[in-house]
Amino acid sequence: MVLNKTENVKCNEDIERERKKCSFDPLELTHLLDGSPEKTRERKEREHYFLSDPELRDTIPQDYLSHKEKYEEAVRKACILFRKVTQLRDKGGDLEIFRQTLSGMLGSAILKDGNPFTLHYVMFLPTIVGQGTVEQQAEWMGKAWNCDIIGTYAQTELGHGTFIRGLETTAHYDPRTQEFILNSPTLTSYKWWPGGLGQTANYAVVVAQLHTKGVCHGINPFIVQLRDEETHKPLPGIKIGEIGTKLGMNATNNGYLGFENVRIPREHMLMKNAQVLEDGTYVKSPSDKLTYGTMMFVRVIILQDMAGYLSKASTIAIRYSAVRRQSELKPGEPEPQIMDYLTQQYKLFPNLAACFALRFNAIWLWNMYNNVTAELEDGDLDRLPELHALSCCLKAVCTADAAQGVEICRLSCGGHGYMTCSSMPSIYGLVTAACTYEGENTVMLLQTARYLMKAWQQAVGGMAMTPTVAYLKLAVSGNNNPQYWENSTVCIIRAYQQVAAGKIKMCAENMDRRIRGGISPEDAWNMTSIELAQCAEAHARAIIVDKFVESVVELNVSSALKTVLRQLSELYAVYWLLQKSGDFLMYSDVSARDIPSLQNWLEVLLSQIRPNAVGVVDGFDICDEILSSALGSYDGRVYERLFEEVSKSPLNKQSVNVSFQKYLKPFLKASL
Ligand SMILES: Cc1cc2nc3c(=O)[nH]c(=O)nc-3n(C[C@H](O)[C@H](O)[C@H](O)COP(=O)(O)OP(=O)(O)OC[C@H]3O[C@@H](n4cnc5c(N)ncnc54)[C@H](O)[C@@H]3O)c2cc1C
Repeated sequence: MVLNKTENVKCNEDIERERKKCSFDPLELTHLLDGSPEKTRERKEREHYFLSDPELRDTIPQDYLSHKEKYEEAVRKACILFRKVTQLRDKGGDLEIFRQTLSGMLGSAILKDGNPFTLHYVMFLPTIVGQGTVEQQAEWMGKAWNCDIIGTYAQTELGHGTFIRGLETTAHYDPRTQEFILNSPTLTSYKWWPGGLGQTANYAVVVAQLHTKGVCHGINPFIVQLRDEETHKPLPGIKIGEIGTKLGMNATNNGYLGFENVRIPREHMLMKNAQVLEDGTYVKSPSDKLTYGTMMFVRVIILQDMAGYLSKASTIAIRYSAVRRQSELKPGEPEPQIMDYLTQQYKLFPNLAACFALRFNAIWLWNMYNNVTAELEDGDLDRLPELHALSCCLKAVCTADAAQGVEICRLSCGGHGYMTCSSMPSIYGLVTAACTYEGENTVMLLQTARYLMKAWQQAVGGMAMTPTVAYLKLAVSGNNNPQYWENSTVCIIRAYQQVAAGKIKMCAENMDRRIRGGISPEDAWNMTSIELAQCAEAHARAIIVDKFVESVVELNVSSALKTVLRQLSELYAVYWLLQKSGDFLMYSDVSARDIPSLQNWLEVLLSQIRPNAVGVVDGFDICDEILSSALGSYDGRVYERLFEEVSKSPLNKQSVNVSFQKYLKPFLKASL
């Protein structure tokens, strides 16, 4: 049964006591997070449908498998998983099933170390939709949707990931045969990283430099068949393999790919934007930015995933901190639950708050993405740069905070957090990867900074500003003078905007000063880039805090739940203010004499959240099968589960290991 709450197992007494202390109904939170009681019911049914299938369970913990076995097991499970997904879809299920099983909590519970099919759904299919013509969609979507073919997205090369204009794979158009000829002219031009590329996919969207009529027109996407549809053997001219073990995600089958005179029909170039006509004439895309669509979509999904993974890590760490007792607060008194140490609360609760910050911002960005995409369909590109800038900085800040947050949660579990059966290492592996893929985080921040520099010039020029940078107008107009400070979210949001505006202004001035001093704009950019990345981070933090506070205010929930969520939103805002206090002292209404009262506010919030912490993570409603952690299960039977887990180690199957006779005994008896 998926719902552990109904299991007839006695819970740890401390965790039971925590549940009795809770001032709100965790079920109300669950319904809020799912969207409605009906949606909660649907989610639970889906979880039960997948997790109760014995075929999708691990017989041996994955960590005890070899790299090859892990992959083969992942493909086995992925095939069962997507057969089931297709059945649900055909019964009228919505796209949420795909999100849940691919990148969401359910997917990462079944395929803990990554899914070799993810790229097919997350990048291959969306790229065809986003960049294929109607005819191309008609040809490819059916096959891909029905899994007659499995695709991946091959952009990054050994030599270039970030700088996509520097990609070296070539696609030369031959008007005689109306084909493109693909080549990998150098070692560094080999594709490197695409998920599922190694042994899984038989097709790929390949990004290559397009040459026609002797001119290079830059990078374009092409659909390329990699393997025979029957034998799965690589097609002639395709050099393909897997890139080996990584920090995490070891079952995603990331691969390499090279081309030697591989011919593909002209129609395999995805031509919704740029086109090559039969005679080789190149027709330019109306906007370079149109190709950003798929990447922005994926970044929005990443935000949702980060919220999920951090919720998982927080659930494990908070339940464990309720069960674990250690040391003494007062001599002679019983050992306290480690959650009673303020330093432990300081590790746990800001991350608990961040789960909501990320989640509410993901919803907000998702709505904006849908609105802007609808405007794009009508040819209106006005808000695309703003969306692009937001998706970049939010992706960077949310993935970095989630990775740091998961690591803090792991550390908060002491030694047991280091065990793979805590699930913390695998969660960290999934989260930290997102700091690099879909745009390396520093590079993302610098892209937002470029937009912010333009926005600053617009604000200085008195032009109309889009909503998310409207705060710059205040900084320009001089209405940004110090005001009376009080510990309120109104003041805090204003202070975050003052910091962002102050940092943006400083970057613009430093750039300007350097350029006026005779330094080239490019060098001035590089010389200012530490501050530029920081101003983009400040902009993201101003947005995150604003949207978090605003979302909580607008919620239609009981006052008991609203109080807890308000405390969490305030904690998030105060925590990051104190983390960045130098910036706030420099640029905002906060003065040095306000810091002690802000610190006090933070401490009060920690103590207010303390009695509800277990209730909040219960409200996340992440079932034990998904948590997959000896430390975080609902019943709090931490020590029993740790012992159950060690019994699964193959080393414990024999009382004396063969290495004793082979090496250890001769070594011990050698009288060295
Ligand atoms: C788990 C995982 C899965 C992936 N899956 C795929 C996939 O399916 N398909 C695919 O095509 N790719 C994939 N990638 C590749 C990924 O997109 C790239 O690794 C990423 O874009 C970063 O590029 P890079 O590796 O070339 O890093 P680099 O760009 O070389 O970055 C190295 C360092 O240089 C810095 N740097 C680079 N450029 C600048 C700049 N302009 N200004 C300042 N600093 C700079 C960076 O900040 C970083 O610190 C995956 C990567 C990972 C880790």
